[in-house]
Formats: sequence, C-alpha cells, structure tokens
Amino acid sequence: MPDNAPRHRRGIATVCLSGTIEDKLLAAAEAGFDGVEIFENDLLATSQTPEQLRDRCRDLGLRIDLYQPFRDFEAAPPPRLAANLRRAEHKFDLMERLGVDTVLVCSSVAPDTVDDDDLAAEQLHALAERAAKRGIRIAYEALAWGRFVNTYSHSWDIVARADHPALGLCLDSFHILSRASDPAGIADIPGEKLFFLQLADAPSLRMDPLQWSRHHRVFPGQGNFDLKRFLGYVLDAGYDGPLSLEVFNDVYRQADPRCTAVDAMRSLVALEESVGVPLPAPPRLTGHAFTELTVDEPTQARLADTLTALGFTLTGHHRESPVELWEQNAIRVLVNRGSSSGGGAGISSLAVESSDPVASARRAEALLAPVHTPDAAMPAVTAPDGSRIVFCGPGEAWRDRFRPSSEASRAEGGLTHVDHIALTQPFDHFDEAALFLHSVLGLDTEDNTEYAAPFGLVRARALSDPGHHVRIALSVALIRRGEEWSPGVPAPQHIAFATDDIFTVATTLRTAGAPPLPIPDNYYDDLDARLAPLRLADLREHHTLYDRDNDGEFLHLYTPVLGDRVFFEVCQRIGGYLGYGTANTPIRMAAHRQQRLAARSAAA
Ligand SMILES: O=C(O)c1ccc(O)c(O)c1
Ligand SMILES: [Mg+2]
Repeated sequence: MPDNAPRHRRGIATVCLSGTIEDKLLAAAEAGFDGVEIFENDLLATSQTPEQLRDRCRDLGLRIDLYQPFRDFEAAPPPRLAANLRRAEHKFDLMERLGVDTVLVCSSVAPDTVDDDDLAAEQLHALAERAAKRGIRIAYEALAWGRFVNTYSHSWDIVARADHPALGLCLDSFHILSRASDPAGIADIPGEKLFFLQLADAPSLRMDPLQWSRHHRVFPGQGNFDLKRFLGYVLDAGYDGPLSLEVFNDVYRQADPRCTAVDAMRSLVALEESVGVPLPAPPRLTGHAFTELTVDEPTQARLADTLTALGFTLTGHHRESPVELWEQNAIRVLVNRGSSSGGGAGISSLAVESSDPVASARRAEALLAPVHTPDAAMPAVTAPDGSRIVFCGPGEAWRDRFRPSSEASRAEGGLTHVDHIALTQPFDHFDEAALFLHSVLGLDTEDNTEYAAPFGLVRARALSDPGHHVRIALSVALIRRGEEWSPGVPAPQHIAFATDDIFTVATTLRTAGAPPLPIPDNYYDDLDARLAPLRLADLREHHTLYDRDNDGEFLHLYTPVLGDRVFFEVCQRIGGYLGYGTANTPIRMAAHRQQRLAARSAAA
C-alpha cells in the first residue's frame, strides 16, 4: 500500500467474538472497526428485527460489509436448483432489510454435489443474475474442505467461467494457506473480481482442515501463516475492499469480546504495517531497567531475606511511595510495599530500557495499547495480563525518585543482569499477550512449546528482542484450570537472573540459609542417562537443572515460592544456548508443590 493511499476499511466477522450480536457489535465499534460481517447464526438468535440491526450498526458507525454464509449452492443436483434459488431469494430479502449488498457463498460440501465445473458456473450465473436485479453481489469462497472446490484457483476458474458482473470471489487466507496453496497466483486475478477478503492466521498443526479452521484460527501475527506475503498479492491484484478478520477460535468464543476486538484490531494494524502502512518503528530495547514487585505485609520479610541471600542490597527508598530499590550489578528490583493483588507478591511493573521512550509510547498508542504518561519521560502501557510495561530512557532518570540508602553501596554479587521474566498468562489472554509483546515492543517469538506438567498441559512461548536484552517467557494452561483443584491460586511469575557461575551462587544461597529448591535424585539419574553432563555431581549437589542443545548449555536453579506466586530463577547460559530449559519445568513445578505441602504441614 503506498503511503498516501487511503487505507483499507477494517472489518471483523461477528463469529470472532463472544456473546450475542449486541455485545459483538458494540465491541467491534468500540475497537474502531469500520464494518462487520454478520454471521447468520448471530442474526438468527436475536430478537431484533433486521431493520433494528441495520439502524444499530449505522448508529455505531459500522457498515455491514457481508452477510454469511450461504452454503451448498453450486453444483447441486439440477432438480434442487429451484429450491436453492428460492432459499437465496429469502436471504436477499433479509439482506435488503439489513442493508448489506454482498453475500458469501461458500463452496459446497454436500455429499451429492456434482463434480462438474460447468454446472457450478451455470448455477452461480443464475444466482448472480437474480442477485444483480436486487443490487446484490455474490462472493464465492472455496472452503479448504469443499467437496470439489477447495482451492482459490478452482473457485476463480468457476467464477471466470460463469462470467457475471455480480459474481466474484471471497478470498480467505485460512483456506488458502492451510492447504499450502501458493498465493502468488492471486496477483493475476483482476482486482474487481475480488469481492471480499477474509484474514485469519493459524498455528501449524497436523489436523483435518475443518477442525483446524473451526477451533484454532487466530488473528494475524498469532499463528504461523505468512500473511504479509498473502496480503501483498491480494493488494497487488488491486483489491480495494475491506480487510476483514474471520477467526473461529475456542478461546475467543468465551473471552471478553471487548478485549478480543481490541486484540483483533491490533493484529490488523500490525499486518498493515507489514505491507507498508507506516507506524512509529519500535525503538531498540537494551535491557531491563527495573522490575517492580508488589508485596503484601506477610511476604515482605521473606522477600527481603531472599533478595539478601541472592546478593542484593537495599540501595534506595522512593521519595514518595513505600517502594524500596534493591540492586546487584545491572539488576534492579523494586519492592513495593503496597497491597499486592493477591498471592502475596506479584510483578506489577516491568521496565525496559528503550532508546526512545516517547516513540515507544507513540507506537504503543497506534497499536491500541492503553498508554499512561504521568511522567512524559517514562511512559507506561498496560499489558493484557494487567501488568505495566514502563519505557525508560538510557539515562536512568527513574533513579531520581529514590533517596539513596546511607547504609549501602551497590553490591557486586554473582548475579549480573535479568535474563528473562516469566509470566503465566490468564487463560483468555495468551495469544493476545504474545501479539501485544510482538507488535508493541517489537519482540519476536523464539521458543514455542507445549509440555505436560503436574497440573495440566502448558503452552509456553518466549519472545525476545533481536539482541536478547529483553526476554519475556509466557505460559498458559492449555485447558482452563478447574477451580476445585487449584482454588484461587494466582498465576505464577518469576524473574530469572543471569550469572556466570551458578555453583558459587548456589553455595552462597546455602550459606545464607536459603538453599535452592531441592530437585529429586531421579532427575539427575535420568540426566546422566540422557545427556551425561560433565559436572553432574555439582549439578546434583547444588540442585541445579540442566539443558543442552547444539549451541550450548543452560544451568538453572530456583528459589522457593514467596507467598503463592512469585519466585526467582538463577541461570547460566554457556555458549549460544537460546532456550529456557523448558523441558525441566515440570520438575520445577513438582518441587515447588512438594515445598508448599511441606510448609503447610509445618504450619499445621
Ligand atoms: O467453517 C465454516 O463453515 C465457514 C463458514 C464461512 C466461512 O467464511 C468460512 O471460512 C468457514
Ligand atoms: Mg471464510
């Protein structure tokens, strides 16, 4: 898209959003969409008349861009054509009342569909002829699982054959990319024959396309499809209709539609950027400026003890708020003695060093992130999990807010910098959070795994800036956790500190009376069998976990959980290892569980 071209209108299908059509329309409008695709089931379930819906959309500033879907029309056995046309006329009546001029006809899936392109073209021509009389257009879409028509090139062949001005194509990125069709041919289709464009991404899965499509679609940028390339061909063809999102997804079906709509809009803005619509570029990130923990009264002493044992020093007090600054080399932990949001302690802010905090905030704003600028030099945004991300400039201006402690200089312990921050996401916000970090901060996904943990399946996705200065590891339960098994347990979070000498850190911890989280012998026996690390005895002695890949090694240990949710990791990267030791996470979880039970029975 050239810079000065009017931008494409932005749309969303009601099927993307949870709730009834009233909730969906409001959410779409509030997120700034220009139009909607009305999914038939949403219309059937409302008591509003089509005229009322039309007026509601108009009042909300939404154009109804598409009515969908109309199924099993083309290449029906000829005796059924009359009934199909009658069915269509009913829908045309409805569309007139709604004030929508384009209907999506998806390729037939009926078992008795006839394998005959001439018949398909002839029937679609008859449909278009009737539609044209009423000012209606037919957008024909090849479903990836269509009985005979399941590729865009096949659908284009039939549309070209039918040759009617009221008949064109609906292209849906899912159907095209899920079958690994080459989208390059789209550029050769005349733009005026592209009536509608539906955009969806999806994770790579080996799965029947229908199941994949109906349950696992995600918004652009949240999956593995190359939508930038796809959209490039569509725009090259001269398409000038709306960019409309059509995502069938089990999580979004039950999530707050207002969050989903904002997430959806963010995905579209980011996709537009990838095809040349300008946004403020993401400034370079150079590290974690500070991380703030909000801690309740009962947990404060334990946190102070743990930080001390890890080699931190209390170096300052906030001039206005009950916030302490703890430091060690390039690590700054803020301890906010305000009331935590539950669970004893929680990461309330994550501050990154940006080469241009004001530009970071401008980009965030363009991507619909809630921006707070109580201090223009240090703007902040709220992430989907509710935590704050603060953009700090290179000059450490934030330090002015702290009165240095008289008792302490900055310690020079064995921990050097923040390696990563790990945040368990609320069930409904995982894909949204990953897209947020990717688009707003410019982080890229570098690790995507799933594993079976003691309390269920976990999906983990780590994102990092290109220089590996800011790494954020997200995880989520794959299936919503039952409350009975884990009543009120808040999502765990941890900060991982880097060291060049993990065994010395472990020894220091033990000497300080705060030994690392115990790891069972079974783990080390297996480690010996699998990887036979050179320093197995040291690993075992120091309760240090181990991982290795082709590029290097990873050694890591953990503290117990403080309160119910926060703990620390200490890790040492050797060579070019870029992972997070994710394979060891179930071991760590079981060990934390054991420690929690032991603490509980000691208290009883
Ligand atoms: O899953 C379906 O049936 C369905 C319906 C309409 C669409 O546009 C689509 O892509 C899929
Ligand atoms: Mg579709």
